[in-house]
Amino acid sequence: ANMPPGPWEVPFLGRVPLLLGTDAQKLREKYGDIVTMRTGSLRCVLLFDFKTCKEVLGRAEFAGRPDVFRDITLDDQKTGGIIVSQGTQWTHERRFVLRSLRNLGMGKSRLEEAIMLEAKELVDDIRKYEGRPTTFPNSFITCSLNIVWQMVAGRRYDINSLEVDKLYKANKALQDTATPLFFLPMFFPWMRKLPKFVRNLLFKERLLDDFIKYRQQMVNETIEEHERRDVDALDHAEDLITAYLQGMKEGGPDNLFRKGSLMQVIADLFSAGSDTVSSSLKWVAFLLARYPDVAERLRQQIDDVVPRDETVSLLHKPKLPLLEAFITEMLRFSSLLELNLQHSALQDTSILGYFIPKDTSITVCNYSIHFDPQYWRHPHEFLPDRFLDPAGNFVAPREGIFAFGLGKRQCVGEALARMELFLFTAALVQNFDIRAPRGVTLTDETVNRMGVRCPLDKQLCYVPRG
Ligand code: HEM
Repeated sequence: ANMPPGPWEVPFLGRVPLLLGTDAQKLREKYGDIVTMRTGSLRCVLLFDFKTCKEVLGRAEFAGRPDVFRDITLDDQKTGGIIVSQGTQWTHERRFVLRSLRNLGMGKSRLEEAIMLEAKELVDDIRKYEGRPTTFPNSFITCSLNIVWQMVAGRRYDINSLEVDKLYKANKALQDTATPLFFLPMFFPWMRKLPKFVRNLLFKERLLDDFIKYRQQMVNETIEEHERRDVDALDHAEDLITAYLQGMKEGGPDNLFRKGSLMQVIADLFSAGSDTVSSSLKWVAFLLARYPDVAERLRQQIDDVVPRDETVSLLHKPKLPLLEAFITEMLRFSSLLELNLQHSALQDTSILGYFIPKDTSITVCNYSIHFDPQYWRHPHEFLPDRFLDPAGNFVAPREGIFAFGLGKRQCVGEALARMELFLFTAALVQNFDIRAPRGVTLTDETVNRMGVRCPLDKQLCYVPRG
């Protein structure tokens, strides 16, 4: 009673889970700024209005995550990690990760040097294509992964690493094949009891198994390699895993540093830190090719400020307002996580006067916020200039942006991601003229890859600048 309005449901089954922001937006148009819908036994409330979303995600009672997330955790106790956990273990891991990222240089010059090194590797790798049409290069993934991996595990991968390639292929196979059917066992747990061949056929479970296996292998090897070292003799600040292992040794009987939780923290940072930035780089390359006039203005501004034989650094930021505006507009226009990660109500509560029972899943529709005409003029046009004042200075948006989430579970890697996006984008603009292949017209078509909204894999030419 008194739950928000919503569409009709098939008794017992509910509705097919939502994957696309555009589908959620259609519900908003019909039922308003707060909508309820159910899949299996999971009741979900969708939120669309920026101000309500900001207020709700700032409340502690909405800092939970639905149980369905814990299906694929690497933690034997199923309570660990940072993205999928909640309660005491989540508070512990979130504080630990934030502290570690800060200690390891998030927002500081040491990290900037590491990103600039990866940017150079990225440029050298892309040069190899000599301007021939190519799909988004794998080095987008490796360079993003290498930044977070140096902080987490103290090592980087070769830009053409076979290990990363193996994981990338398993991830891609999963993403290319996943349909809404794939998610059904999360909502109908009894489906897990179907015979294995039926699950493989219907839900492509084998691909998920492969992906989990590679991920687990990589996490295990990394932890074992750290355990072989004498962690007591190492500096706390060496990397995040070292600091965690020291925490495991130091604590008493109630110690929340646990190996199972560490495994899931590593897996969470691995995917949260690499998939997001590398998918954003796909958007950067695509938008530079799709809007050559914007690309040309960016190049001009960079060339005016930074000599061609010098690499762009964060010190140049105040003099490159168009680059900041381009990245901010990319974050809005791409709406990478078109539906934000689901939260869960930790107790019976209310939103806008509607009753919200405990365990209701709460989904903010980032896509609707980013294309909301209340906040954005011509929302479906890509206009970096909307973030420039008449004197050409960058003006950060105060409202209408939810790219990194807000509130209690706001992205912990935002500062790191922003540094990476600035330096990687600058390197791409400075070194390449990115264009559509001859005779090809680029469109704004997108594809949703396991919750991540990407431009359709398109061939682009990365023509080296003379
Ligand atoms: C363009 C890049 C990125 C985008 C767009 C992005 C976006 C997001 C969003 C929307 C959330 C969900 C917030 C919520 O639940 O309300 C999130 C959570 C998270 N992000 Fe990011 N992120 C990015 C990069 C990164 C990086 C580089 C890291 C690595 C340090 C990272 C680590 C995390 C973690 C650990 C969480 C879970 C926080 C929690 O549940 O308490 N992200 N991110």
